[in-house]
Amino acid sequence: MQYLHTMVRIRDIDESLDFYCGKLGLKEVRRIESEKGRFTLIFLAADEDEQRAEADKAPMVELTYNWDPEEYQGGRNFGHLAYRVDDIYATCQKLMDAGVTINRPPRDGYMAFIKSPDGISIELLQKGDARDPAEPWASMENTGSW
Ligand SMILES: C[C@@H](O)C(=O)SC[C@H](NC(=O)CC[C@H](N)C(=O)O)C(=O)NCC(=O)O
Ligand code: NI
Repeated sequence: MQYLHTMVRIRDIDESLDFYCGKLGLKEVRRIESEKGRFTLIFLAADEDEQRAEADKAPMVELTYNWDPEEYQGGRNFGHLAYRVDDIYATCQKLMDAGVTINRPPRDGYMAFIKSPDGISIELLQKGDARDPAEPWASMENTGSW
């Protein structure tokens, strides 16, 4: 068995692509429009996974946009999407400069959390060992749960 993707439903394509691609740096690998089903599917891969994802050999996020507006409630059982980054501080700084709230700052030099425009939680983990504590991260308020 092979893990293929995680699907999340989105409210707005432009808003979501600005966040996932423009800010988080994911790459659009495939898009499926269904006139019959009245929905659009957009498959996104992390930049390091892009080539393998094109051959369905790397996990992706599948954004589902229903053309007819729906309210997406609940979903507390869904946790988060997780990505490994080369430099947690540089990544969070770039996201913060682009207007993304760092809900859980990388005070430990290792883990940070942000949220998508639809409130999907995204975990960012430092590749390898934790970075040394550094400002402003060490003293930033943590609006996340831990
Ligand atoms: C392409 C493959 O990866 C899919 O996931 S298609 C699955 C299919 N998706 C839809 O019908 C999208 C529109 C639908 N209104 C929805 O919001 O899901 C499907 O069976 N979806 C049901 C589900 O629970 O995922
Ligand atoms: Ni799917």
